[in-house]
Amino acid sequence: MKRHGYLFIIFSLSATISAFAQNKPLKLWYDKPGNRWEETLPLGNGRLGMMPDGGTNEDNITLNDITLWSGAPQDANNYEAYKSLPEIRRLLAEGKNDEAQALVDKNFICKGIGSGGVPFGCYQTLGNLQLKFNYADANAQVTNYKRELSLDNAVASASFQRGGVTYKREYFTSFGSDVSIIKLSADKPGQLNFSIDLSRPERATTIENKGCLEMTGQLPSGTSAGGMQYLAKVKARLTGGSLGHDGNVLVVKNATEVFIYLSAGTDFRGADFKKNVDAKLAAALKNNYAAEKAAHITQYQKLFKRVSVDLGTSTAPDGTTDKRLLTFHQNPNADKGLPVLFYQFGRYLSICSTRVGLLPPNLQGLWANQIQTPWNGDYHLDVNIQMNQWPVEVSNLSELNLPLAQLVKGMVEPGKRTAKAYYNADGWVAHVITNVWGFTEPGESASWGVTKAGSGWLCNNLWDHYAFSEDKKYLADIYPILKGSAQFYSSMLVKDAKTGWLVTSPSSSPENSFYLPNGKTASICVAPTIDNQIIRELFGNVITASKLLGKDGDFAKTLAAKLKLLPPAGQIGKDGSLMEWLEDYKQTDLQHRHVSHLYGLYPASLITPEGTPEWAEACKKTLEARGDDGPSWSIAYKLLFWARLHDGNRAYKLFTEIMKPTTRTDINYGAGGGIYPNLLSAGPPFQIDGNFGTTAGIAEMLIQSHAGFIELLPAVPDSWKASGQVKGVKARGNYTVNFSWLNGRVVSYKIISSLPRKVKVKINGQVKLVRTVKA
Ligand SMILES: C[C@@H]1O[C@@H](O)[C@@H](O)[C@H](O)[C@@H]1O
Repeated sequence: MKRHGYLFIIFSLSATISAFAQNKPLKLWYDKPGNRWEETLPLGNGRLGMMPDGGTNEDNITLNDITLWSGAPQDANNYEAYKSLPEIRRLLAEGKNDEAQALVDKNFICKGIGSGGVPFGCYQTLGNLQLKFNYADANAQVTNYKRELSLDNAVASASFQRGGVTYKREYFTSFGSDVSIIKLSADKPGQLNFSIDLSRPERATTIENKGCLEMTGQLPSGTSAGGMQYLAKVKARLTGGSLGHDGNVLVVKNATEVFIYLSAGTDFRGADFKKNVDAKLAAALKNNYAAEKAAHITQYQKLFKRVSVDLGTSTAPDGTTDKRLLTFHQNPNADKGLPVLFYQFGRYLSICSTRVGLLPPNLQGLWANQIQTPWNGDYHLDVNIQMNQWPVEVSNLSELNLPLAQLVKGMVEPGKRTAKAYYNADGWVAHVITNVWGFTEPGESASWGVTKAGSGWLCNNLWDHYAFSEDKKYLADIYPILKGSAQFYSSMLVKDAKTGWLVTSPSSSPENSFYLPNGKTASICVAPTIDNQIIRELFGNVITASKLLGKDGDFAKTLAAKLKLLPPAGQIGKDGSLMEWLEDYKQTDLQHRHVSHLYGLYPASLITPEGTPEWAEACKKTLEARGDDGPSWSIAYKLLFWARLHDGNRAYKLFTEIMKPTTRTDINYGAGGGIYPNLLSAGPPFQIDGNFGTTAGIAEMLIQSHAGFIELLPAVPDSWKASGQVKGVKARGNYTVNFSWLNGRVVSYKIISSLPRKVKVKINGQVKLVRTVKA
């Protein structure tokens, strides 16, 4: 086998490589300007954002800075709350969940208005840059219009002819000097005439100062402290022509090329923003445009070029991205390129919406065009922020998990106050929502606000970075966070009178409710399944970490003892599905968008087809009843579940569900989902977790490593079986994996690690020990 096998691999490898050589450039493109925000092109460099619509008469460009938040740190804890616990717990033990819920609504929520305004605050747009054009011949036709976003370079562009002149524009938020840059050019001299206006719906003063626009303002804080301050500066450099101004609007006349530089910043975390804004602008202006663009592309490609995916040959006609979405939905199997484009777009959005040392992507990544962003553009902790991070490890963008660890680190001290105030417990806790100010209190309503899985769930993301990187230094750094979270759950668990199990009380399964025997509905309960799964996983991880770090042996023993007394990770209900609650309550909404009790299947590995077949079957029952609709994030989560259940065709069906074109922007909790023409995902409205969840889902169909071995093609759909190749994806244990397949069978693979070692790999249904090759 050895000699023959070796030869077989080389042969198939070369054949496979030649089959995939012609990878096309990865881009979104359109043959008309964007007519609404959901058609603009998202650019970002992890801090700044820019979304041009590419209009020929007017180009409206939404501007963002990921740190721009209203609100301020606050203490909305009700320090009397824990005194209500005994009564709430008595009512729950007697099955009077509705009465307990009323008491929770009275005493066990946050003080003040919570997420309904400041000081909780909101992620806000930075403003709008508007370019208004004058043309010699006002009535000339625009022809050959093309607008595109290159995922290979993170550069957007637009070009068109008008009146015999070819106009071109390029836009990028530089990964080089951290400013946003726009280049405009005409192929005939002196044809560029336009004004440059920088504005914001509120709290903004724009002045023109020696050919530079300066916009400043301060956001509301809701406390006695002043709110966040910001500054944005716009400078233009011309080839030919002249630069003047009309009041606080810059005016370009008869130029051939114009380079617009936008530098912006806030005083987030006490930053010296004015100095930073000036320094970055000066540095960028020192470079010539080509050098700046080259530096930008080099920095960006360091992350983007780590992974390539090819899912076989497409038979679909080439077309603009918005038309491609339409045809894909009608005939998904023809266009093998769109799943690749959407996957790489997800990686692009990760790289553009977060940066080491700053903030993780919020509900809209960093792209927002309003003052009051839906759900405050915050960090929802009951799936949304976690989903935003799910693609980064497997898609070889591991460092982009570090901003989340930094945000969570900032929640520990406030979380300790909340743990004391509400549970008189040790450690730290957070509930359903947080912001950039370290909010950890329960939300303002019992129906959704007292879920306490949020902080434990975040610990799963933090642990995942260790599982993939095996970075011991990082583990030592996050250990106090995980230990503090385990201390909270360990000290607030109480013995359940009926079962003797250690349970969380009060709690709720995220945003879901059930019928009580008296026909009333309630959300408040004891030990919803997700709590039991998260605590079980967290205790296990803390015990492992304490061994690896040689710390807290006694505490680890305590956790090990409590682990034995926790409710099981799953229970099967009368209807054969997995129970969402400790009791087999009747659901109020069988198609509810949250499927929190399947946390054990994904992202955790408490439920697997191999290890817990009955529970896996029960999960299928639950998913069948839940259906395939919902906000994009919910459909993406179901795709991930079916991938973990190794049903590639079902996962692919959900992918086609996600890819349905939409233009809806109304806030909608139920059925909906869809993808906008710019490939951003819809709740509706725009919510980026659908993008990230689907990107993680596509990876999960191709490679898995959560069940103690690496598995190649665990959930490949028939549509992708013919042939394919993946390079540079990651597996837990810090392995990099390349592989290719033909007719659904892996024909070549390479497992790379820093030091050669042996690893268990499941290939074509067989688990074998594979020697890795050195990186
Ligand atoms: C941001 C919001 O977060 C939760 O409330 C979800 O249930 C909603 O669908 C939405 O995603």
